[in-house]
Amino acid sequence: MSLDKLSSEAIEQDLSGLPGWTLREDGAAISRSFRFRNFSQAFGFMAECALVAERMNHHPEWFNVYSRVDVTLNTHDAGGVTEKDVKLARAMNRAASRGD
Ligand SMILES: C[C@H](O)[C@H](O)[C@H]1CNC2=NC(N)=NC(=O)C2=N1
Repeated sequence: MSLDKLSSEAIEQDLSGLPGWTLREDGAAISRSFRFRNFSQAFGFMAECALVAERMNHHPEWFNVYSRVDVTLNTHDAGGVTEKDVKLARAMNRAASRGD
């Protein structure tokens, strides 16, 4: 997978298929805030995503308080958003919808 930074146009294109995700105003990351029914659901989501991230060797920056998980994704090695961020965001949306 290419580790090249995506153009903002390419990111916007990818975001159109990623409900809830937005491009940070500096254009260097994508983020989404997830809401769950309770802490157990939120933590279960994080546990599932942690295993995906480890398999991808691509890790989120995230914050959790109770039923909320705020996620920011970018590729440190590229200094911006790459296909790896889009792939992990897609996996996170799938994990979050599994709990619905
Ligand atoms: C050494 C290790 O493979 C690298 O630091 C990996 C780990 N996880 C990573 N996660 C993210 N989000 N960006 C990276 O560039 C990255 N690089």
